[in-house]
Order: sequence, then structure tokens, then C-alpha cells
Amino acid sequence: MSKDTKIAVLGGGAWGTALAAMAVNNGHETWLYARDAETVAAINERRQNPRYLGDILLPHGIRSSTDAKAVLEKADAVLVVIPAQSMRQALSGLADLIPLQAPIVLCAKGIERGTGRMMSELVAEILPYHQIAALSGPSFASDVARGLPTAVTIAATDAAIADRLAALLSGPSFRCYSTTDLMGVELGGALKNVLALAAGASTGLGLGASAQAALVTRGFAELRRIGEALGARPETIMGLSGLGDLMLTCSSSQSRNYSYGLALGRGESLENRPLAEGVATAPMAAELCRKHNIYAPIISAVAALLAGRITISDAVTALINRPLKSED
Ligand SMILES: NC(=O)C1=CN([C@@H]2O[C@H](COP(=O)(O)OP(=O)(O)OC[C@H]3O[C@@H](n4cnc5c(N)ncnc54)[C@H](O)[C@@H]3O)[C@@H](O)[C@H]2O)C=CC1
Ligand SMILES: O=C(CO)COP(=O)(O)O
Repeated sequence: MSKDTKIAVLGGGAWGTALAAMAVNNGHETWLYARDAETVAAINERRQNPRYLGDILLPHGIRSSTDAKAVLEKADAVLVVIPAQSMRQALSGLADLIPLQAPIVLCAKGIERGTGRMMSELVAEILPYHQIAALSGPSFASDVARGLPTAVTIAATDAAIADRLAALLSGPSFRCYSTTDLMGVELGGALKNVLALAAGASTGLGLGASAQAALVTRGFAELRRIGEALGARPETIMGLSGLGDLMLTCSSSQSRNYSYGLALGRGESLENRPLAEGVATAPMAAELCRKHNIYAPIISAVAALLAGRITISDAVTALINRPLKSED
């Protein structure tokens, strides 16, 4: 892959648009597929995506279209930026249009509801002959769309593919590290959203900065345990897609997951909120821990709270009053 390849981005939301801006800034021919004609027109005619990115002015050159065939034709790499719970349905409809030689770069952070599949497992069922990679790390769409410095990790089981994609997608303000630890990268992205719900709820309840730091640290211990049980590498969990994204998402109300947790903690309405992937991922993460016998009380509490099995004050009481144990 050279620097003037064609990048196709599927998904015209906040992150898809931001990644298209990154790709065009890095000198690639960049096409963005969005379902919504108004979004396509706003990107092509005004260089904005007001629905998802407010008044941020995008760089020149993104070609947006509702025609997936035109977007995907002769693409050298395909960034899939569709929410985790829509991934199966969306990609099944587009599978025949994706060139076989184009690696698929999964940019969603979640676990599929019902099946418990990681995104790469789900996509391997739909596109069994494609190379699959994942891009994840601390990266708010609005920062990337503005061209602010950002670093992420790109994972593929084939090291050469991960390295090539990292070189392709790195540019003046976007730095990609590469790894073959696909499971580690996907776990970090999916689980930090669940932990951000807990961090937001803690702040929303007014539990204070000390509780917040304890929650994030002990949440990270759960992420470490899950990573270890599922064969992820410790350095991935300690890296950008693990600890890095956990820190970002658990500390900023720019995060939609953290904000959802804030609303939960404050007792506000949870209707009509922006996408918070952690809500659908939490029960799947709790199930994963049950299946592998992994101790993850915070993730379990978030899942129970969202399912209405416990109240938020029960969750806090239960977490603080568990039997004492060594810090591991
Ligand atoms: N927004 C952010 O800062 C970041 C988001 N992500 C992840 O990226 C994924 C997407 O998030 P956002 O773009 O922020 O969400 P969003 O809510 O801003 O946009 C989602 C987009 O997907 C489209 N979509 C939904 N179902 C579709 C389907 N069946 N076919 C085609 N398009 C479909 C929607 O029309 C919308 O344009 C999530 O998994 C999120 O966790 C990852 C890093 C940063
Ligand atoms: O993944 C993100 C930052 O890395 C975005 O987080 P939210 O989906 O919670 O907004």
C-alpha cells in the first residue's frame, strides 16, 4: 500500500467522519459512505457534519456518498465505523461490494449483544476471506476531526498487515502503533466503555474524586484479569487501547459513555441519548466473566444496574462492603 491509496470509510457518524478527515489529511483519496443524504450533502457541500460534529470544518477532499458501491469500488483499505450492534446487519448488506484485497479495519468498540462476539469474530463470519484489523485507542472524534494530535493502536494477527496499516494511516497529527494482539485491543475498547458508565455514575452521584480514582483503578484490575484469561498481552492492556482509552473515557464528559453514567447517577432521563456502546456491551462483558470464572465486580454491578436488578445505591454499598482481599 502506498500513500496515495483509496480509503473507504463506512459510517457517517462522528467517528467515521473524523477518520475520513484524518485519511484525507494524510493525502489519501478518501470516500465516506453514509446512509443519510442530508449528512452526505453537508459533508460534500459545506465540509461539515452538523448532526454529529457540530460546526467543525472538515478538510477539503472527503467524497461522501450514499452509494456504497462507488465508495467501495477499488478501495485499498476499508474502515468500518458502524456501531457494534448494527455491525452484523450493515456489513452483511455490503459484503459483496468489498474488494477482496482490501483489509477491513474495525473501528467500533463493543461486543455483540446476544452472541457475545468480539467485532473481529463477527466480521470473520461475514467476510471470511478478508484480512481483519482493529483500530482503537484514546481518540475523541471531535479532536481527530480538528486535526489535534492523537495516538492509537492498530491490531491484526498478521504483523505485516498491522504494520502496513499503521504506516498508511499515520500522518502529521495521527500516530498509529501496531500489534498482533487483536484480542487485547478489542477488549480494551469494548470494556473501557462499560467502566466509563461506572465512572460517570460515581461522579453523577457526587461520590467524589477519591471514589472515582478507586473505581478506575479497580476497573483496570478487572480489565487486566479479563485480558489475562483471554490471552491478551499485558502490554496491550497497559497501552493506548487499554489504560490509555480507559483514562480518557473515564475522565471526560466528552465521552458519551461517561455522560450516560453521569445521567444515571443524577437520576436523569436516559431516553434519546447519543450512542453509548457500553450499555449493550455490559451484559455481554458480565456474561464473558461468568463463563471464564473471572472476578469482575464493577462490570457485574454495571450490568445488574442497567438491567434494573439492583439500584445504584445497592451497587455502591455492595462494592464497598465486599469481603476484604489482597490487591491483585
Ligand atoms: N465518537 C468517538 O469519539 C469514537 C467512537 N468510536 C466508536 O465508533 C463506533 C461508531 O461511533 P460514532 O461514529 O461515534 O457513532 P455515531 O452515533 O456518531 O454514528 C453512528 C453512525 O453509524 C451509522 N449507522 C448505524 N447503523 C448503520 C447501518 N446499519 N448501516 C450504515 N450506517 C449505519 C449511523 O447512521 C451514524 O451515521 C462506536 O463503536 C464507537 O464506540 C471509537 C472511537 C472514538
Ligand atoms: O472511544 C472513545 C474515545 O476513545 C469515545 O468514547 P465515547 O463513545 O464514550 O464517546
